[in-house]
Amino acid sequence: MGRLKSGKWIQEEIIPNSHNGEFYREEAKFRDTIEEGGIYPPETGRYHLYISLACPWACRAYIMMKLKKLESVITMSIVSPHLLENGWTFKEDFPGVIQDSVLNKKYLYEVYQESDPKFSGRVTVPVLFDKKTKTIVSNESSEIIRMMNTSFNKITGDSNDFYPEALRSEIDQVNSFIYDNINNGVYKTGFAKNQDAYNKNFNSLFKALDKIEERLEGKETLVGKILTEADVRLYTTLVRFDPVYYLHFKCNNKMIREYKNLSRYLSNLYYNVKAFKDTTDFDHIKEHYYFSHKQLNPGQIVPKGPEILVPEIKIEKLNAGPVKNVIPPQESVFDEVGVS
Ligand SMILES: N[C@@H](CCC(=O)N[C@@H](CS)C(=O)NCC(=O)O)C(=O)O
Repeated sequence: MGRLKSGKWIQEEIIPNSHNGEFYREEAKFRDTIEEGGIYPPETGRYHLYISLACPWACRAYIMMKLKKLESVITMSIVSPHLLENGWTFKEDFPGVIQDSVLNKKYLYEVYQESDPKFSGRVTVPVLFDKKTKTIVSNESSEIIRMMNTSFNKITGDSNDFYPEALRSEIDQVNSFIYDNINNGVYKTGFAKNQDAYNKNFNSLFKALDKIEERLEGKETLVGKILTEADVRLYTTLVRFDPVYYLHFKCNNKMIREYKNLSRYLSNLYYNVKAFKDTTDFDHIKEHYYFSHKQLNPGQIVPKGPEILVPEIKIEKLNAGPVKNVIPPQESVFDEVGVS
């Protein structure tokens, strides 16, 4: 692992950034927007998305790309799951890597250098890149998924809305609670450098999971009765929890499968909404975390289990039915987003 400092790649400690033993995530530095009339207007074939299939933040964007039918509009590269001394690379050392077809680089940090030769900061995925100006539009997943939700609607003709006006304040509240305690909470627990930092974040994580468990009683989605970006954001953490975070990040109070509602919710999204299952690659996920974080796992041994990655909860057992059935027909987005 490493970072760019004034445009130069510096190798550094594998678990970065802590205050009093507590991990903190650096703010993303590229924060532009694709919008009509802006410096980055919506156009077919102009933008490229760099992702890791292992990364929960990057996979938010990958899910949204599928939900919004953007695969023929935005091109994509997939990095190797191994995040080692050169950061993310396009090395074909694992099945599923997709080369950098835009700049032909070996390392993701070179994409950052291309955009800003003096860049200082972490080299993270996802990256939304503009081929025309050869600059990074955004490396902040929460903002990339918002752009995907609306900016290309005229091009694709797809107006499904995963951040509808009427639900925005509730979505924002849910997002912020889940980000701090769950999405980032698993990292703060796993990357804690002392017992106090670990205890504190472990407790907040499991308290938050209990709260969401309650919220999901009789519900298929987090906000309203439709699938929203809040579900996309929670899903990418939940699906990694049992195979990785429980063991690797010591988030071992309970597995997701031990929660009645969370496990039903996860199973429903994974098995019933194509965009979720199709963007979830457990080989990349397990390989990345266990092989890359040598400080947590010096032998780089990738555990074989769990045998069942996402327990399938039969639809007949659900209180409220599968996602697509709880949406009144006039509000349904699922037929159009290709859910089968
Ligand atoms: N705020 C960013 C966070 C992205 C992020 O931290 N990605 C991780 C992968 S899971 C990364 O690329 N880390 C590499 C590093 O920090 O060097 C977002 O949500 O887009």
